[in-house]
Amino acid sequence: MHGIGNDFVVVDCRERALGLDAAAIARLGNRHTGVGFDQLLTIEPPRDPTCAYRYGIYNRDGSEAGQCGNGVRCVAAWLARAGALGAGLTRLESPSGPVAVELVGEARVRVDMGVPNFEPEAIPLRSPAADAYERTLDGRAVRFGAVSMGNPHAVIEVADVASAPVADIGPALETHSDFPQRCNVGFVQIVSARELRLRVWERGVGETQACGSGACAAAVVLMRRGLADADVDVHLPGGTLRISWAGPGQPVWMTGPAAFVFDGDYYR
Ligand SMILES: N[C@@H](CCC[C@H](N)C(=O)O)C(=O)O
Repeated sequence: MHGIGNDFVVVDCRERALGLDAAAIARLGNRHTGVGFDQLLTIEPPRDPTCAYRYGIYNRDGSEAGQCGNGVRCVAAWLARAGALGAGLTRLESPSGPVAVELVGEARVRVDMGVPNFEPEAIPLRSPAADAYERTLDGRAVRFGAVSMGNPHAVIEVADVASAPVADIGPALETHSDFPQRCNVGFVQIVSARELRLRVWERGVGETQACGSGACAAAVVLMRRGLADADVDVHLPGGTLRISWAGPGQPVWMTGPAAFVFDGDYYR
């Protein structure tokens, strides 16, 4: 499946656990000798009894993630196709806590992505709390905002996203020692208060066509600084997401598509 080009292998683990370790997941994620994906998603029975299902998220390098915005829309669409999603909002359990999903069209999903957390310990980021942080990378001073959307994000404002140094600054900030669990790095251009352009260097993957939690992170970092309206369209290389946030203490809402590509069997 994919969500605006962020692609997934989705495994039905409702009755049987995945049973693959990190190395086996990374082999499956290899685009030449495996199947290939940005993330592998598992659909499992919930541990939290208030949720209908749980989903697991594994990056292409085999590492686990706490949230995946494009992935949760695909999970919702997959459950709907399996006849396992009711009407209205359904609570799903992500590794970082509950979210709520709702089908709003044939192939569109609206998601309550939870309340963004700007506290450095929650991200986690080794630093006193600030609206903007600065670190020197490759001899360059880089300013960024940081937030947890259930997974760690750094957000760098740029004048032109097309020429942003995604492949240089992305991995350097992802692996900076002040992010003890690494981080996803977004490069965001403000087109207007209602429109943003974004490219994301994802932890454990590299640059992807789109990152849903990254779109939420970029939007709330700019909204908090008064640089974006409460509803924005975030344009990523693979497509556009609508992100809405009413402000501190409120959840972030994300709306966007989810697409099926093929069903298959994998021979280990
Ligand atoms: N593509 C995702 C984010 C997946 C996890 C991320 N790489 C991490 O390690 O936190 C999205 O759409 O949010």
